[in-house]
Amino acid sequence: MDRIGQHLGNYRLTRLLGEGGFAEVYLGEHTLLGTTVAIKVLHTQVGQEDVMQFQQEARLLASLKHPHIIRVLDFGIEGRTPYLVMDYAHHGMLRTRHPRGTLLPVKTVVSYVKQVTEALQ
Ligand SMILES: Nc1ncnc2c1ncn2[C@@H]1O[C@H](COP(=O)(O)OP(=O)(O)OP(=O)(O)O)[C@@H](O)[C@H]1O
Repeated sequence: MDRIGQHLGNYRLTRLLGEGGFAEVYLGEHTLLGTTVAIKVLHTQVGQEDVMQFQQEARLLASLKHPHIIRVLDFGIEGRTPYLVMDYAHHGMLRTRHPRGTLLPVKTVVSYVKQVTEALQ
């Protein structure tokens, strides 16, 4: 579903960044502050009974603070559609930077793995 131009809370969706198995991710702009974020709009629809669970999971994600983890800044439910507001990753995804089959120097791989493991500690 194309949501470009729509508003979710204080954010206006300006461009589709990508789509995964569970959600569409849009570039968003805060209508008052002008800040740029990534907004993950989930495909799933939530009922009244799911709101608490979604809220708990969003709280857990928002509590993860590490330079190597994308921050969750906000979340909301528009109608029955849940969404998460996150930091926008300006440099894109590793998967686009290094398409499948690309051979990387061991030094680069070690550097990536180190950053991930630091975030998992
Ligand atoms: N914070 C972000 N900043 C910039 N682009 C993002 C961000 N999050 C997601 N994207 C883009 O949106 C796409 C879809 O992201 P999403 O997290 O929904 O799924 P995925 O990680 O690709 O796959 P899945 O969650 O289905 O395993 C990504 O591939 C990426 O291009």
